[in-house]
Amino acid sequence: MKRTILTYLANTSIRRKLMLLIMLTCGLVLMATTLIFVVKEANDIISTQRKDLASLADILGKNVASSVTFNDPQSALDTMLSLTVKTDIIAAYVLKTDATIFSRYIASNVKPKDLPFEQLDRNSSPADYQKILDQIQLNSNPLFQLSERFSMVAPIQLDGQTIGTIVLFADMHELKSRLLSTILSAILVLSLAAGAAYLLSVRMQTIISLPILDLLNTMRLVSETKDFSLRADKPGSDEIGQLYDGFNEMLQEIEERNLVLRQRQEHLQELAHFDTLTRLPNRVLFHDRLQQAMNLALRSEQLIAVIFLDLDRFKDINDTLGHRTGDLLLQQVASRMELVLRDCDTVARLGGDEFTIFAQNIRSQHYACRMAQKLLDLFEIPYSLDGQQVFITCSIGITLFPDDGDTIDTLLMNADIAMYHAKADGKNAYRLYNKEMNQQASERVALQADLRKALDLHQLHLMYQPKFDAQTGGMIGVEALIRWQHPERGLIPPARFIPLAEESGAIQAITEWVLRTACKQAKIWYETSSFPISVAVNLSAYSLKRNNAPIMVQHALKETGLPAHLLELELTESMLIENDQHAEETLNDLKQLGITIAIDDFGTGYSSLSYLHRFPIDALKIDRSFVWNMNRSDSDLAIVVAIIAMAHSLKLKVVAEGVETKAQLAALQKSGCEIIQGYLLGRPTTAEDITIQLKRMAS
Ligand SMILES: Nc1nc2c(ncn2[C@@H]2O[C@H](COP(=O)(O)O[C@H]3[C@@H](O)[C@H](n4cnc5c(=O)[nH]c(N)nc54)O[C@@H]3COP(=O)(O)O)[C@@H](O)[C@H]2O)c(=O)[nH]1
Repeated sequence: MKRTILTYLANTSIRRKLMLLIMLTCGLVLMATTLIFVVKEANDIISTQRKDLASLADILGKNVASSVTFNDPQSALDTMLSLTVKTDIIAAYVLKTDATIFSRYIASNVKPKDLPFEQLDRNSSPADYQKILDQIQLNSNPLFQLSERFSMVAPIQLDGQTIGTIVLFADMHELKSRLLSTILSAILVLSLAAGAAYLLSVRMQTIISLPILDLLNTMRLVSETKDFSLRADKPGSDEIGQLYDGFNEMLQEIEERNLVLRQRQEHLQELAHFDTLTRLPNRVLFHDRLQQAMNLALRSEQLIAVIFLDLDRFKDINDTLGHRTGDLLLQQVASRMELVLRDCDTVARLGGDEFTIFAQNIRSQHYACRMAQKLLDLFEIPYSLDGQQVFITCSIGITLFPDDGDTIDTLLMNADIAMYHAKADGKNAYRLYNKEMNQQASERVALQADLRKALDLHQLHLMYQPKFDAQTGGMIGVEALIRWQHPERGLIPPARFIPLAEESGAIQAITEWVLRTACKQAKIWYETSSFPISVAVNLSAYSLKRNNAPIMVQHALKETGLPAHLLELELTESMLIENDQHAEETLNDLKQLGITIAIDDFGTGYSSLSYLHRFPIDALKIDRSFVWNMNRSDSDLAIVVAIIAMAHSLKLKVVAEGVETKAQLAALQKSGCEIIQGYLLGRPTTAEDITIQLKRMAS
């Protein structure tokens, strides 16, 4: 029961609770007040009746005293007959001192048998009368006054002597009806007061419940709308007001936390979709946007151009000018690209120096090419990086959706392949993707995979092409030339696989192997032949850039024991120009080891010859294109003569490569060229064959 009440109270509304509280309090107070009032009123009525009866008994006692003295019952009755006017008196008895009846008065409307003395008969003794009198006296105690009759017993005295007793019986009906009307009035007042209390409680409870309900409504609104900027209007500064303050402070805190969370989410969103360096969309966002554009283009039958842009020689900038400058360059490239692209185009940075662009609603291939040209033009103006003017170019590949592919991966791969072709064709160019490129690309990927295993599988070997003294005709050295004997594809020339090795990084291991093998072979010739010949090894641009060429050479010399002056390194002009400062340091380090350095393919690359006296160079190898044409073109002859003269003035030796005819040999000899290399005097051959030639020279 108690639990049910407690559960009801816990679950009932605060309005009802407050009303119950007020009603209960008011009800208890009213009931207690009414009860006190009724009890007091009843007591007043009874005590008034008692007093009245006591004084009536006293008067009657005095009036009948003489009648008792003179033993005149009739006179006593006459006196008592005056009671007929008092309707509430139903009987009066004058008793003698032994309690027997001296005289009696019984109202006409009363049955005598209902009165206690009348139940005695003639044979009753005075003791019986005394017993009834005692009983009446006992019942006249106020506690028993609410019975049918009310009685009063008083002594009859004369000169201080008790000569008898007077007993009065009064009817209680009138008294009871007075009491009843008092109780009814009290109940009426109680009901009215309860009604008033109810009405009052309905209004009073709102003082507490309304602000709480308002707060509850605001809470619900906040919870439904998730609008934490809402505030509850504080009704006052009592405890409920403080509750409002607490609630509003909590909302304020949630709002501030939400703001921080939103900012963090936006930041994360930004990180997830934008490149932090350039602020361009990243791969994820690019994919997303391109997919949407592809869906739209399919419905509207439009073309999309997907462009892959890669900076040429960006790694050199990073290596020589530092990563900070590289980052600056990427930022500036990104800004320039955004300037030339339309709002509906997207440019993204995939990472490193690779950018992708897609342009929607392309009318034709021609339009995509114009766009690529615009991008190439962006690189004509030098970039100003930390006060330095830097020239850089880029290579671009273009592919079209849906003509060339229908998935993002295919399109990006195609654009990458086309870009690779632009690079392979000399860089600073754009190429449109075609299906043949794909085949070449897959072949390239397959070759690269095979190349990684070629060394371990002993598929690589060296050939040696002899170099001859132009005047004596004696062999003075050899150039080590790598060959790849592919198990399925046959002999693969270095011109085909060296660029792949450079691209994949495999060139590092290959160069180490070539150096070691060539030095080892040269050491054998050095020890076995009476003619000391040098060995020339081609150094790739990659090895020069990696700055580990001096260490590699030092290891090879140490490992094989070849005297350093018998090792020559051949480098191309472009390798030196592109790396300038860095190349100068590396060449100086190499030179310190005691080796010689030759510039390969001289005359094809750069017009500036200033680098010649800055670098520690020993020889120039005139490019075979000049040698081939020197007997047919005066200008080529003039170039060859000029190169030889310049080299001599710089105290450099001159090697002529690609000498195929006697006429070329004669012209070179006449021009003062010291060393001859070419098919005329010796093709690339095996080490054994060189050994035989050396032996032949000795005999
Ligand atoms: N980084 C490395 N590069 C290397 C290595 N081995 C070779 N190479 C480079 O590959 C390019 C092609 O070389 P290859 O196919 O070996 O051709 C060489 C000669 O066979 C060819 N040659 C020599 N004489 C003649 C001639 O009279 N006619 C003619 N048509 N060709 C001739 O020239 C190539 C050597 O040229 P060069 O190096 O400029 O002296 C080539 O660029 C090699 O450098 C290697 O191990 N590492």
